[in-house]
Amino acid sequence: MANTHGSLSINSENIFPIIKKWLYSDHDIFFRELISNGCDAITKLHKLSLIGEYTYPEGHKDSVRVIVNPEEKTLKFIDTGLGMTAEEVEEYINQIAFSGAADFLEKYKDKANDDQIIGHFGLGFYSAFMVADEVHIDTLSYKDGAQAVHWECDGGTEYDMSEGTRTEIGTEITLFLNEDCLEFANEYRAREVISKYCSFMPVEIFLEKANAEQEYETIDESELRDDDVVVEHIHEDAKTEEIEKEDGTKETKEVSPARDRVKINKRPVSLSDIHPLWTKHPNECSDEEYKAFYRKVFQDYKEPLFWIHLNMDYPFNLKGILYFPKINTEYDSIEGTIKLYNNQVFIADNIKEVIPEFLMLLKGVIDCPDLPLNVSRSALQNDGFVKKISDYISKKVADKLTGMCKTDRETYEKYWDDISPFIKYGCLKDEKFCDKMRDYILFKDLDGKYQTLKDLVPEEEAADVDVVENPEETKDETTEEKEPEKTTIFYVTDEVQQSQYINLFREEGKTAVILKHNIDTPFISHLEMKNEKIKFQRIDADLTEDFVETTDETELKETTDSLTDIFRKALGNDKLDVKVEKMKNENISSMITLSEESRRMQDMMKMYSMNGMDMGMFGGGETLVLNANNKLVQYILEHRDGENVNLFCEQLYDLAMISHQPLTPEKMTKFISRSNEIMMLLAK
Ligand SMILES: Nc1ncnc2c1ncn2[C@@H]1O[C@H](COP(=O)(O)OP(=O)(O)OP(=O)(O)O)[C@@H](O)[C@H]1O
Repeated sequence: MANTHGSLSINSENIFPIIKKWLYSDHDIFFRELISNGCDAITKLHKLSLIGEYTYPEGHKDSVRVIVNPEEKTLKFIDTGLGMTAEEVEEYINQIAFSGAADFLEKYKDKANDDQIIGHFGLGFYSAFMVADEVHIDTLSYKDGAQAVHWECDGGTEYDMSEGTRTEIGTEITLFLNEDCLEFANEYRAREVISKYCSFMPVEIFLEKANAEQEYETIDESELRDDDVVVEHIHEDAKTEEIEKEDGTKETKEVSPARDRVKINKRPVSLSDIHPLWTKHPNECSDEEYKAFYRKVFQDYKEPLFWIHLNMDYPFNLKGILYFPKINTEYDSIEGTIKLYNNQVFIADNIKEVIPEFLMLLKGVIDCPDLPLNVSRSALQNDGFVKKISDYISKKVADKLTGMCKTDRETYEKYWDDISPFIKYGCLKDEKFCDKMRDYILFKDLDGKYQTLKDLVPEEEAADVDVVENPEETKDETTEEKEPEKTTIFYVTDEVQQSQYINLFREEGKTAVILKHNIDTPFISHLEMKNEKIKFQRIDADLTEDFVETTDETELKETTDSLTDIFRKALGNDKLDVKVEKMKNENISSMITLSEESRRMQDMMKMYSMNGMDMGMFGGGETLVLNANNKLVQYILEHRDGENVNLFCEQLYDLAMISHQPLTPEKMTKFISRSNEIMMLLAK
């Protein structure tokens, strides 16, 4: 082959500064590009051998080797792929998809600061110039009679090509690192980057350090493999020990048998797992494998709750495993990681354009070969195909959850408390997901029993509790004007604080559901919005008819007026709302109710005012309910000018308040000192 010297045909003075500056936001990505080129070349040779175009020599083993040489400041990538002929180097390397380069320049010339560009235009090989001043290629094609080629380029627009010396089929790329990038010749740094991008590439990847001292290991003869390099065979005699018996005599006992061992060159360990779990069929994977994979990939030693293995060929090719992590407390921030791969080549974490937002709370891997590997995020955003993938993943997750609820309700219930924040968040973020999950949302009641919406609203058959997609359209003429009758679902947010109300409920044989997570407030509002016939009400929002005797309106009017007057005076609050009821349970003296609407408004305000806004202005709206059947209340009414009436009033009010919400520090201090005062009175 004649030596050639030529110019890289790029329609620009010099593309390399551009590559260096803009092409990739992460400099270390050249590892991925060069290793995946090697993997591609190996896969191509495989295909050729399958169709009989090539026969592997005996003992052939596929690999990509990465050799770091900190002394010489070089990095080598050596693959056993199909190699290139001089013509191919000319075509694929010298003419680097030049239209691509030109396009690239055109498109990004004004975006010097756009570090969002993660893609490129068939320029993967040239990413080497992000870190190297000079790059060499030594390659030998699999083709009969092919000559080895040596190519070198120092990052200008010129290259040299000559006959090479390589004798094995495959390609060796040598990077002469520039001074700023010497870190990549460090073995540990290289290992870190390769693990990041190449942990699951479909070919074994070995990292070596040039001129490193040979390391050895000793194994049993029976474990010896054909590709081991034997240093020496070692026969170990049986080991014996002399022990003294009870009668004082001595006995020789064998402690380890004779063995044949072999000292071999330390076996290289691949940095890539070429058959990651997601590529297997779900039926072939054990729970232990799923857990081990989770630990390895996410370095999370808490066990995941459960996982969903996605495995589909249609309408797109997509595989992956999504794990629901265990959250320790409701205050733990939930932040997941979804790693995206293209044919086992890592693309990036958490690409929100591809992964439905709510699934970002999970941890998982998604491998989608149909996804463009090298495109910018902004391009992904407008890609209808990408949106479809996202919808599909979300649908699959809903299918898996609903399937589990139908066929393995016990397990579903077991996980419900932990996974419900994810699901509720999903319902808030994704309408379709919400519609699919609607009948599979569980509500735990006071007895720990799990119920669905359908169970809670029994008269309402499926059709009645149907989601109102568009209320305008679905209304028929007869119901047009009428507000639909609503079924109230009572709920508890704090079992300890609301225990007085819970007891009342229990006495009447009624139950309520427990909704104590932060997400529940927006979630129930969302359900009410989607479903005209249900209404959620915290159990202290109002006293339902079940707990009070029916009275006619005028009967309690006088009592109410007097008690209102007494309490307003005693508490020094002339705006206090007082309501008098004859409660069935005469032991209850006073309660506080706060309408559902006012409380939700206050909750919302609290959420928004976390950062220092004064909450005082949002308080209020509570009603003090006094029980006309209670002896103490009757006493107050009869002895309104009595000595300790003020004390009683204040104490009753605080007691009612405590079961409604925590007292402020000042009120708590007063409450305690007043309690002491009352006890002193009793002691007198
Ligand atoms: N190690 C290699 N062995 C054989 N051929 C290679 C090797 N590296 C690169 N090539 C050839 O050079 C071409 C250009 O490589 P480059 O990395 O620049 O882009 P690409 O691999 O085609 O695209 P992309 O990296 O975007 O997938 C490849 O398509 C391939 O034909």
